[in-house]
Amino acid sequence: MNKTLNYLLQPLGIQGNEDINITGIQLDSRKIEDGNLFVAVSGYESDGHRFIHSAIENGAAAIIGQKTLKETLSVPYIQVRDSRKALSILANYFYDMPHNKHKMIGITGTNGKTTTSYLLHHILKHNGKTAARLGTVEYVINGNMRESRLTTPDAILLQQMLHESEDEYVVMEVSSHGIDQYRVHGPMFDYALFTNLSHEHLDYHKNLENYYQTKKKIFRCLKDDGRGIVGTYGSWGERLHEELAEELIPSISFGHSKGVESISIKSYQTVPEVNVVIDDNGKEYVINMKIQGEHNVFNAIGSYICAREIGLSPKEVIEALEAFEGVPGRFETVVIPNGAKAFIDYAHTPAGLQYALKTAKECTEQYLYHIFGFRGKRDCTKRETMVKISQNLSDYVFLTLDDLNGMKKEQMLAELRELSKPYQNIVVMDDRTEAIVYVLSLLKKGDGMIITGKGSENYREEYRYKTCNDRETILKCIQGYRI
Ligand SMILES: CC(=O)N[C@H]1[C@@H](OP(=O)(O)OP(=O)(O)OC[C@H]2O[C@@H](n3ccc(=O)[nH]c3=O)[C@H](O)[C@@H]2O)O[C@H](CO)[C@@H](O)[C@@H]1O[C@H](C)C(=O)N[C@@H](C)C(=O)N[C@H](CCC(=O)O)C(=O)O
Ligand SMILES: Nc1ncnc2c1ncn2[C@@H]1O[C@H](COP(=O)(O)OP(=O)(O)OP(=O)(O)O)[C@@H](O)[C@H]1O
Repeated sequence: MNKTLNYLLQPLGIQGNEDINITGIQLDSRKIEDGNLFVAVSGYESDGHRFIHSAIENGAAAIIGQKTLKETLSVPYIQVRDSRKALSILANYFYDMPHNKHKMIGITGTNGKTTTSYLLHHILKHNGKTAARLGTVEYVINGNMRESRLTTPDAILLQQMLHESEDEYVVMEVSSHGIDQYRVHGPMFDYALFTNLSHEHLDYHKNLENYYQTKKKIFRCLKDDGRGIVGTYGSWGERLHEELAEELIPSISFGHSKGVESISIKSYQTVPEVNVVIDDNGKEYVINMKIQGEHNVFNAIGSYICAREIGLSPKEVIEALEAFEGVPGRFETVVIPNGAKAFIDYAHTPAGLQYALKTAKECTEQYLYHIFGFRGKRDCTKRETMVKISQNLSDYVFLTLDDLNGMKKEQMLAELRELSKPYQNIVVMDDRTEAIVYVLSLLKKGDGMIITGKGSENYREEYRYKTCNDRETILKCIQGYRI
């Protein structure tokens, strides 16, 4: 796929004087191939402008950057105000504005993006539609799975996948990092769905107001006839819905406690499975699902409303919701032979943890054991609150390691010990797999064990037992394998 440099510069309002053939766009000098356009970004770890020479050595035909260079390069250098924003526009143009050939659904919010995207993807597929799904767990394009490295891929990979996709619908998770870094940009979504907002990523956004304002920008990415779908079961959602109305951005709310929507929740039960009674424009329907938890009531109704907006009937949506088997690592249950239960969940925010533990408690007749840790080099301001929630809702807490992301193990363990100090029911165990095996040995009939933080993800640290993830550790232990 080739484009001329002049063609690509048009949407940036720049008139080039040399027409050069561009064979691809790259953010990373190490990936440059002959004839590529290198976009130099000033990043959080390093500065892409430092790699301009190596990009040229590797074959870059032109460079875009935002800094004034002192020297003259052997290839054209085009200076823009914001390289990331320019990249987004360039990638979109290079791949022929591929969002126009799909119905695009973007899902944002602190918690529930993955679950809602799986729900919607499933509803669409169940009703004979083709749909791509892009998010934290994986990217699925034309029915084929690809490894996901970022919840929202960078602008180049995103546009390339949208171009390759022959799917009628694209359901994608949109992270706040993705919005802030212009991985998504411009009118590209037919539907933008906001799940909720709570304490997370303050290492990046500094405060909740900035985080909120970033999330809100997804609604500027709606196509002309696009619309928003906003979860109003939290105060940030209520505010967002009001502000969108003031700004004349069409949006529908869901999950409001007062049931003011044309499709609203009348009542619900959260365990042993989610059962929801809804009112859809004056008609009552019951949805009996196979997943658990109050949070999934909201995820289900959000996806129900989006599917109804798309044009599916209540029956089509309900049948699909009732057949939904759940999301890997999101409140996954393993029944232990002695009648205890283990739950694996991806909760890594205070609000997510609250929902996950509440659900685990409701599913547990006797003692609830909670095993979790914290990611290194991520928002550490949420840790104390999460420990408080854990010791409040569980009977016994085992703090252990999660991904260190380069942080020193001893430093994390010291922090865990400090966090556990005020509480009697918290133990720190260095090794995640040992903590799981130990708690499994304590479980009696009616007890529950919930492990949070990693969900279905594979371990990134070396642990004593050579298993790949929390589920495998549990399964190997209860099946009596030597692990
Ligand atoms: C903090 C953050 O978001 N960083 C993202 C950012 O990287 P950066 O600005 O730090 O890049 P950098 O390392 O400083 O390098 C600057 C530039 O130099 C280039 N470079 C670097 C070295 C070299 O030899 N040659 C070269 O050209 C790099 O390719 C880059 O373009 O831009 C990169 C390109 O798009 C992203 O890959 C990278 O995501 C990192 C890997 C990351 O972990 N991000 C996480 C926090 C993230 O985005 N998470 C959200 C989900 C959050 C959630 O809801 O849980 C996500 O969407 O995944
Ligand atoms: N609607 C919700 N409200 C609050 N918590 C939720 C909600 N949905 C899911 N959770 C909790 O958050 C965890 C992560 O859910 P999910 O993966 O769907 O969210 P996410 O927004 O995609 O998170 P991430 O971007 O980090 O992958 C779940 O395991 C559950 O504990």
